[in-house]
Amino acid sequence: KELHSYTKYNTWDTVLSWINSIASSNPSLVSKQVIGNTFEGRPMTLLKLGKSSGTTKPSIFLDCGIHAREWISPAFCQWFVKEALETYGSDSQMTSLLDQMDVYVLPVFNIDGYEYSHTTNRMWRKTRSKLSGSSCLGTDPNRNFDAGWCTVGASSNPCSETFCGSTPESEIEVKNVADFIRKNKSSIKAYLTIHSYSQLLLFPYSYSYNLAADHSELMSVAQGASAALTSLYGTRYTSGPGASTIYLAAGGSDDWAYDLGVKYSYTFELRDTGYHGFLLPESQIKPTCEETMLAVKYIAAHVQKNL
Ligand SMILES: NCCCCC[C@@H](C[SeH])C(=O)O
Ligand SMILES: [Zn+2]
Ligand SMILES: [Zn+2]
Ligand SMILES: [Zn+2]
Repeated sequence: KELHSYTKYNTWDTVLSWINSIASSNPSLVSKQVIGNTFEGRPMTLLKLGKSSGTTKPSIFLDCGIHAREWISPAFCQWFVKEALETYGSDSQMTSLLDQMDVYVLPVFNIDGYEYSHTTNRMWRKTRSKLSGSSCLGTDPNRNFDAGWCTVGASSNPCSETFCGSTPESEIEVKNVADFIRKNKSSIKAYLTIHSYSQLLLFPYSYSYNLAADHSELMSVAQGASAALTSLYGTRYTSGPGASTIYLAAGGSDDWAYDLGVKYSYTFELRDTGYHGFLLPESQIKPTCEETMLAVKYIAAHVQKNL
């Protein structure tokens, strides 16, 4: 296996070894749990960051790698864990965050797809599930959640890149995550899902043009988070509801989490705006992750203030 690097796009085997070593070398701050397997049988391994306490703490759920080709996304989740562990005890905000809350990090959601994009097709997006009756493979996990499922901005054609699946949560990866969040919904206060590319900070809804009940608060937090991000290297972000800011898209994880009651639900579209697109060079991993840390910490601080 290759050596793990925070400034490289690590393969799944390397990420899994990293998960295991991170958890075993920081037992007081980190634990790991497998929330289920993927279609091809890989373990969906969730990291839980936070000072251990006997009781259930309020938490933030952060996932990366829903879409296979968006390699900067899993790179960010690994970076977040590094920063959290590195700065706990020295950075007052991170210390307070991990003392008061837990942060669940799912470094790679769509592991099968991520692996396939490393070995076979760099531009793969979906899962790798097989639907009987079609020669085409995979469902778009971000159209497979039970939120306006398959009504707009999704396709019922298995060969489409935005195939919504045979039913909501037909994808075992989606069901595993949805089950975990449902089970912990009373304590999960924020849901952050990381994608690329376009430099956007999106929030519900994408399944309709209707504004979320918490639209004004979600918007002002998004604007503050984007401004924090921009302050580092000048990277420009656009904030807004998914439907009007990017496109109508039903079945998304953010809309589903929001309607479940997770108020602070955001989708990040990281760098860039199309010059490299999904093929963001490894030289941009560090700056992208450092600026994104500022946005995530801004949101986390707002969540903490509103506990
Ligand atoms: N819930 C949909 C949020 C807006 C669309 C996000 C992008 C990320 Se590649 C998509 O799933 O098409
Ligand atoms: Zn995506
Ligand atoms: Zn995207
Ligand atoms: Zn840093």
